[in-house]
Parts: sequence; C-alpha cells; structure tokens
Amino acid sequence: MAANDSELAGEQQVVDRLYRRLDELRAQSRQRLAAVRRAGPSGSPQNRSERDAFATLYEDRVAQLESVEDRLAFGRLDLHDGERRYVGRIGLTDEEQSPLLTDWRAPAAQAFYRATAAHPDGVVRRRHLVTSGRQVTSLEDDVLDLDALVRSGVDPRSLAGVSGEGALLAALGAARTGRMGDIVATIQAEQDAIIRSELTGALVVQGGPGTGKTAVALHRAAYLLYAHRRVLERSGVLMVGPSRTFLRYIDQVLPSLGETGVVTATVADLFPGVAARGTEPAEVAELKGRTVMATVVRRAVRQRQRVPQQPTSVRVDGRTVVVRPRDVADAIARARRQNRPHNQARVTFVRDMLARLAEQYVQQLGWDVAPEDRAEIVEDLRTTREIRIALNLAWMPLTPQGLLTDLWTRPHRLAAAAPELSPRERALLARPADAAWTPADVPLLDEAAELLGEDDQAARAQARADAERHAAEIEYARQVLRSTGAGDLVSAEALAGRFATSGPSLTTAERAAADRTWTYGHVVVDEAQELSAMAWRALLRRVPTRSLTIVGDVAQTSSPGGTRDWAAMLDPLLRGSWRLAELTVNYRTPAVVAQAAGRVAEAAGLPVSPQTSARDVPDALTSERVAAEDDLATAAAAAARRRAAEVAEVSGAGRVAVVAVAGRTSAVRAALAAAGVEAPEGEAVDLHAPLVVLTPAQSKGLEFDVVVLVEPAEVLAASPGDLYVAMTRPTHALHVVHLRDLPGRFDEPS
Ligand SMILES: Nc1ncnc2c1ncn2[C@@H]1O[C@H](COP(=O)(O)OP(=O)(O)OP(=O)(O)O)[C@@H](O)[C@H]1O
Repeated sequence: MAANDSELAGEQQVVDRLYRRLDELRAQSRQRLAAVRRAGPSGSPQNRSERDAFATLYEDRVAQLESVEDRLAFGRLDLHDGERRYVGRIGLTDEEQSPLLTDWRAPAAQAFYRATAAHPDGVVRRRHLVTSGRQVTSLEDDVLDLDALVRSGVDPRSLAGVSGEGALLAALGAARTGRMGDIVATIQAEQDAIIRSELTGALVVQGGPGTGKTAVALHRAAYLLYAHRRVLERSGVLMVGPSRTFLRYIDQVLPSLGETGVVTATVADLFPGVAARGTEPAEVAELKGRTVMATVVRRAVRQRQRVPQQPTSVRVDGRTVVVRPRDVADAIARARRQNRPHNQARVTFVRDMLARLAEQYVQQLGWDVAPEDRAEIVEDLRTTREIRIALNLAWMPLTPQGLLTDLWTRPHRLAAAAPELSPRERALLARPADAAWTPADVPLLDEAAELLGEDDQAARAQARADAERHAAEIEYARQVLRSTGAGDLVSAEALAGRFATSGPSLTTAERAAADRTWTYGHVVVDEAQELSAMAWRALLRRVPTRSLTIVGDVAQTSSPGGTRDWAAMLDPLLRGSWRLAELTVNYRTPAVVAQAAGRVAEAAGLPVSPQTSARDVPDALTSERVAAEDDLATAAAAAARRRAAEVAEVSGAGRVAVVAVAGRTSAVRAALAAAGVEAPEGEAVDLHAPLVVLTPAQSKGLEFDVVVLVEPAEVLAASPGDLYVAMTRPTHALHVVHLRDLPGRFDEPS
C-alpha cells in the first residue's frame, strides 16, 4: 500500500468512528422523542406542557444531528505536543465524554483557520479531509513545521498534497445549485478574524463582490450563537437581507451549521401586520428614506395636538361646561412635559381636561361634592359625545398607518408637516388612499409607531403579566433541567420558550419576528449599502446595544437612498463608534471578469475596493455585437440556451442568468419562450431553475455559473452600481451581448 493510501485508510477509520457516534446520538434522541410521545396526552397540564417541551427539544436535536451529515469532519490539526485534533461541523464526545470532534467554532479549532508557517500557533500540520458522503476521498496537508513533523516520526513521503489550496479551489469551481452553501471547511484567515470578532459594538465589513461577505456574515451569526449562547438565545439574532429571493438563496446555510434560531427579514418585513408589497419610483423611495422625514413625522404627530380657535359649550345634565382654548393649551403643555408617546400622553391630557370640566360643573352645583360623586361626574363628562369630539379634535388618538395615510393623501397636512420639502417633492409623495404600502413606508411607520406609542394601557399591563409569567417559566425550566440532567442539551431560556402554558409554544425567533418592539441581542445586515437613513433608524431601534455586523460594498449601491460612504451614513447614527474590517480576495468571479468589472466601475467613479481573484478561468469573458436593436433579445436568448446546455453537460447541474434592465426582460423571456424555454423571472424566481431572467437589482447577492449580460451601456446609464453587480455574478463566464459601444475601459487588456 502506498504511504498515501495507508494515510487515507487511517482517516477513513477515524471518520467511520465519528459517523458511528453520530448515528448513536441520533438513535438516542429518536428513542427519547418516541418515549415522550408514547406517554400520550395524559397527566396534569403541567406534566403535559413539560412533555411537549421535551418533545420539541428532542425534535430539534434530531433535526440538528440530521443536518450535519454532509462533511461532518473536514479537518485535522497535529499539534506540537503530539495531540491530534479533528475539526468538524459540531462537537462530539464519546460515552466517557472524551472529545472526538471539535466544533469549528470552538477556540480549540481556531488554529485550523488561522495558523500559518510564520505563525504556526502550536500546529505542525493542518490536514484537510475531503469527503464524499461518508467516504474520505482525498487528503491535503499544510505543513507548518516540517522539522517538528519529521522529528515526531512522520515519513515526509506520506504527506498528502502540498498546500491547503486544493480544497478551496475545488469548492470554488463546483457548479452552483441555486442555494448558497456553507464554507466551514475552507474559511480563510482574513474571513475567520471577522467571524470571531467580539460580539460588542458595530463591525462594518467592506469588501468587493465575491469576497465572501454574505458567507462571513452567516458564519459569524452561527459563531456568535455558539460563543454567546446564553445571551443570544434569549434575545435572538436578526439577519437583514435585500430581498426575499436573497433570503431564500441563503436559507440553507444556518441550518447546515446547526443553527435554526435566526430571524431573517428584509427591511420591508420589520413592521408586523404590514405587508409592504407596493412599488414606487426610486425617486420617491429616496425621498422617504431621507433623515428629514424623521422631523416630518414628528411634526405631523405634534400637529395632531391642537388648541381650538373657539370655545365649545356643551350641556350636561342641565349645566353648561365650556372647552376653553386656554384650558386646552395648558393641558397640552402639561401632557407634553411628560415626554411620553402621543397616545400615552393623551391619557394625561384627557384626564386633565376632564378634571377642569368637572370643576366647572361642580362650581355650578353650588355645594360640596364627595370624591366618589366627582368621579361619577367625570365619567358622565367623558362619555358625553360633544366633549369626546372636542377633546379628540384637540388630541386625536392615532395609529401609525392613519398618520401616514393622512400625510400621503391630504396635501395640506403634508405641506404643514414638511415645509422643508419643495412643492415638487411633496407632490411626489402624494398617493391614493387605497395604495399598497411600499418598503420605503415601513421605516416611516416604525418612526410613527415610536412617537405614537400604544393606544391603550391594557397592552402594557399584558406585557407586564407576560414578563412575570416568562420569569416563572424560566425558573420552572431550571428546576426541570436540574431534575432531568438535560442541561447539556438546552438552556433554561430555550426550554421555557418551549413550554406551552398558554397558546402555541413559540421559539424566541418566532416571538421576536411577531413583535415590533422586540430588541435583538445582535443584528446582521447584508447588502447594507442599500439601506436609507430612515431604514437605519428603524433597524437601530431593534438593537439598543448597537451589537451589529454590517456587511456590504459601497461600490455596489443601486438604491438612490443608500450610501457610497460608510462614515457619511453611519457616523451620525452610531456617533462614530464602529470598527471597519475589509475583505480583499474575490472567491467567485474569474480574474479577467473581475478586472473588467473593476475597470468599468472605476471609470464610472465608483469607490471600488481593491481585490485579487482567487482563481482564473480560460475564456471567461466573451462579447458579441449585434447589428440591430431587435437582435439583442434573440441573441441573448440563444447565448443563454447554448451556455445552459454547456454547463449542464460539464457538471450535470449549474445555472445561467440573463441580466438586463427592467425594460428588456420581457423581450428576452419571449425570445426564450419562442425557442421552447420557460425562464422564470423577477422577485419570485425559482432559484433552482437552470436558466433565469433577472434585472441587475434582482441579481444582487446571488451567483450563477454563467451570466449573459444584455447591453451594459444601458445598465450603466440606469445605475453604475448595478452594472458592477451584474458583471460580478458569474463563477465561470460572463458573456456580453451588445449593440451600443461597450462602457469605458471594458475591454482594455487586463
Ligand atoms: N473561504 C471560502 N471557501 C469557499 N468558498 C468561499 C469562501 N469564501 C467565499 N466563498 C464563496 O464565494 C462566493 C461569494 O461569496 P459571497 O456571496 O459571500 O460574497 P459577497 O462578498 O457577499 O459577494 P457580493 O457582494 O458580490 O454579493 C460564494 O459562492 C461563497 O460560497
């Protein structure tokens, strides 16, 4: 047997042992689950809820153990002191609790990603195990200290491979499936430093296209949940992405890392109960995203606290009480001094006014009134229709939706609330009362909700009761964990979250997603350059600790309300308190394509981050000039079909996208349909389809084996950032179909 074969056989034995242990643990959890289920729905309510909680717990554990099947173990560290440490997707111990496999997120695994020959960190050899199913197919050694390795008796001829690059290049060259995969086996040192960066404070990760920002953001979420489980399990982690398609694209990654508790949302989803599906011109969205809109909403709220011009006299039980402008002005001033939200301060205002009116009433009686009689008088006044109307006119109870609808549909209200906007800008904001909410409305609704507060005290009493119940449940869960010894599987908070004492049992993630005022322990924002100032305000409310991971690329900005300069956007919001990390290697786009994209973006004046490409692919950039406008769609469709067939032949899978400005996508689809190909299009696009048609904005954050780009000059004219995005989506080839000249510096030699 060659030295290498015996190494392979040795590793196979280790991997077999690890899978055997995984199978045992799975069987154990399944048995426990079955036992709990067998117990059936009898016993006291508390017994039942305890059983339900354990059932869900074991279901979660089974699901977690199922999800780590692929590449369970992918690395080995040989340390100076002779210790061998296997690194994998989760931590495993044997029956005696001796470690078999180290979780990639544990401090003991860090050297697997960070150690270099210059800084070996106690490591003499790092080994990558490449597996297919449960079979070890190849090994790759990174020798960090050859002398130490030889001294320890290793035959240098038994070393597998020469560097750690093979595993990375194999991962990068693989055909795309339509869903993002995890990168645990090949995280690079600069990425690892970001993933393990401390929890506190705001970390901005700037990096060009394909540098792994999304991958790093997701692995960081998984890492933080592991390293700070106690804090984050209770408060939750929110991941914000640019579109629903994007969220579907990434939704397998965290479960494959054994984490299911992260809430994912777009900014448009942040206001529970409002489905912001409306669309509007980019110019209007930009306007709604400006910081000045915070002042406009604030003013609109204050303008609903009004002193009437005239007194209103009301007859109550034969006496007359007068709602006097002076009293209203006094009561408004006193209520405002409380600095509470509008609807809550209104309670003070109404109480104050009713006391004044009751005093007028009592004066007219001419005799002393006992306190309980006075309360009755106040109640009579409160329920008198004219008084109710007069007080509402002075201080209207409001909902966020009502306030905003009023601003958009009543020009005089908007004019009064927004003197800083020009008449043209105000006209842009006008819309019919029944128009759907748009994503840019959501931060404004949130701003309004914050200023208005809850309309009733009942909700607050309910919240207090909920908090008390939750505390009691946690205490009870602690007792249960102590008595069952299941503490290593779950924390008291997680178990308490599962107790179904009333209503359906909700996880932290589910509770958080349904509650506008929920504050998360950490928020991760991807494609963060697209967020407007108002969107940031809404988001920051959800993380008062300012523990944030903000990833993006200021050269890829397409939304006019977004930013091309992190400091300009974030300094005012975070008071300058954020740290910057950069990613510099493009793992997606072949070098020649990335360089062309970089040149074009620079020529268009974008702040392009310097980057190098991890790999090159021959003939990755091709272009084809058509003779007439009408030929663009047909040529693009033909190229897409040809490329899709090629990709399928090579890999048996793979994906191709045609990217064109919105005005052209229908023509491309029609040309494809004429050739018998149904290509899905737009927001709801099927991510697994072999051929799709997208606008540049819809392709944001995604990647494809081949991209057919239609008329780059047109994409550039609409948005330079969009062209940069579109050109950097392919992992193998970019094919350009054009009639107009290619944009400046497109085909300079690289
Ligand atoms: N260390 C790594 N090992 C293997 N693959 C990697 C690694 N880092 C990144 N990748 C792959 O590179 C591709 C690009 O990563 P990702 O989408 O996270 O980049 P991005 O910076 O968010 O890109 P963009 O800004 O263009 O959307 C993905 O397929 C990702 O899996």
